[in-house]
Amino acid sequence: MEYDVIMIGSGPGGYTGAIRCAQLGLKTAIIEKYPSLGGTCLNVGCIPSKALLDSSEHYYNAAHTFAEHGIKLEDLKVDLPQMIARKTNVVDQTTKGIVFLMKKNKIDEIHGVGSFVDPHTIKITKADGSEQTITGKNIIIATGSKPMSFPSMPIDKKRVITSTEALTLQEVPKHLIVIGAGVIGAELGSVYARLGAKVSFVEFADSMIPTMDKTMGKELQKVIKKLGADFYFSHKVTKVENTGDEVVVSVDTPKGEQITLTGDYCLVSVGRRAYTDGLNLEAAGVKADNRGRVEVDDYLRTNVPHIYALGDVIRGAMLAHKAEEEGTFIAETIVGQKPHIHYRLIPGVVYTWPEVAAVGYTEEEVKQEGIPYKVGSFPFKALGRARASMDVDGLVKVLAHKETDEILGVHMIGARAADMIAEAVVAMEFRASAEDVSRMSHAHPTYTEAFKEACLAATDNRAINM
Ligand SMILES: Cc1cc2nc3c(=O)[nH]c(=O)nc-3n(C[C@H](O)[C@H](O)[C@H](O)COP(=O)(O)OP(=O)(O)OC[C@H]3O[C@@H](n4cnc5c(N)ncnc54)[C@H](O)[C@@H]3O)c2cc1C
Ligand SMILES: NC(=O)c1ccc[n+]([C@@H]2O[C@H](COP(=O)([O-])OP(=O)(O)OC[C@H]3O[C@@H](n4cnc5c(N)ncnc54)[C@H](O)[C@@H]3O)[C@@H](O)[C@H]2O)c1
Repeated sequence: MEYDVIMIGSGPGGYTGAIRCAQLGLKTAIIEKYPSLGGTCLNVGCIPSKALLDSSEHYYNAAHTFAEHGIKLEDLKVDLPQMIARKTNVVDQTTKGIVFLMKKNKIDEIHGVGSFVDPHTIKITKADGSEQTITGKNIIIATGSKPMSFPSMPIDKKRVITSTEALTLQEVPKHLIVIGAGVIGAELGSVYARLGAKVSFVEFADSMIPTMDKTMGKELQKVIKKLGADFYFSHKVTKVENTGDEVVVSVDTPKGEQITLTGDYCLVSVGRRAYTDGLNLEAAGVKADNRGRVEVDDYLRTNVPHIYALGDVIRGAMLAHKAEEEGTFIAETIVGQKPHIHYRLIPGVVYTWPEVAAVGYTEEEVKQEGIPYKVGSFPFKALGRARASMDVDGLVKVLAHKETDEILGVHMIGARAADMIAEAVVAMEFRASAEDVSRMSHAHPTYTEAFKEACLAATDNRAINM
């Protein structure tokens, strides 16, 4: 069978790209090695982690804030197997939705491991060992990523686990040691901290979420500390050992001393790596870089012009919505359109509570690039809406160009920041100034007023409610 497009991988990049190809009239097949569609994001990433984040937040509020709201509960308990079962249901419904979308768009769904035979031919090896071969005028590599680890921290999936196992634990850990306080560490560490686990973060860098604006890491640490967590920043893990019922983690301190931490589970969340295992890229002559990522040009084309790649398997942020934009971009490029992705304006969100969300330059980046800038900040505790709901932690920080007032970056930590960041993305896509946002009416009382107030503060220090 010959297709216009063969998509290898059905994550957010793969399924979105396949749908856009079909919408544009291209005969499309999608290959997925697992029985369910949706990739990392729907099966073991974005969706299940958000389901557990929400459940654990409900429990935390029931235990810690309901009484102040005037709601009394007795015999409050965590039923983790039920929490996990609900998460699994959410995943099932969501992945079945993708099957429906494939059918609706007349995309052929083929399950099995796809590998190149030559630059136009893909062999699919199915679970029963049978093989099928198809050819494509265009092929898109959308094979995503897998958790990374180091030899000093061997994953056994029982006590030394990755995010995938952390989404299916059947007991709340007594002491969870999290290696890496990046996005996964912060999100899944906070799930179990809210459910009552002692959580210790061991992080190589000097703060949480170290690639985001430094203010965000500091604020996030304050709120996670309230959950009883410990932090070991600038510490280096030298050994992780499963001793049966426990895990012993050996760590070098910044002073060069050796300490050990003992817990019942250790979550290794030190990043993810591009996944091309089994693809047989050599048969197509497709080049990968020294980090194993498929190399692409500005049109997301590999060195073989009819083979494209997207999402976690190429350079750039490992985010579902980045992969989705790239899927659409490739489909439109194939039919001769001229799409565009503004990479600097892809927002990043950490779904702790409060949430952290950002778009554009960090303060560290504007400093480093020598861009003249000014800052306006506004704390949530000064917001009526936040006091009404008792969500007073956090702030909005706006960076604007010192001379032109154009918004350069927006960084938020606070309730509903994940949704609020969309306003900042729109403003920045239209190259708004801080003054522009300051003059737009924001409904009262809402959390979005914090963005307006931070813009007022950045314009010329004229925030009203501070
Ligand atoms: C715990 C966790 C939480 C996350 N939360 C978020 C979030 O809230 N927001 C966000 O934006 N991002 C989040 N991410 C990141 C997000 O999941 C990824 O950025 C996104 O899934 C990348 O999409 P993709 O299409 O590139 O690849 P993937 O989603 O990884 O999909 C690739 C697919 O290709 C398949 N595949 C691989 N090789 C082959 C082959 N040879 N043949 C056939 N099929 C193959 C794989 O089985 C997989 O299904 C999270 C990740 C994790 C781990
Ligand atoms: N909400 C979201 O959008 C979301 C959620 C989860 C995952 N993701 C994506 O998945 C990817 C992987 O997430 P992640 O949290 O594993 O990666 P990450 O890059 O966010 O964080 C990894 C952390 O581990 C630290 N680290 C690395 N090696 C270490 C070592 N030897 N000892 C101690 N610390 C070490 C790093 O300094 C970093 O802070 C990220 O790129 C992220 O974009 C996104």
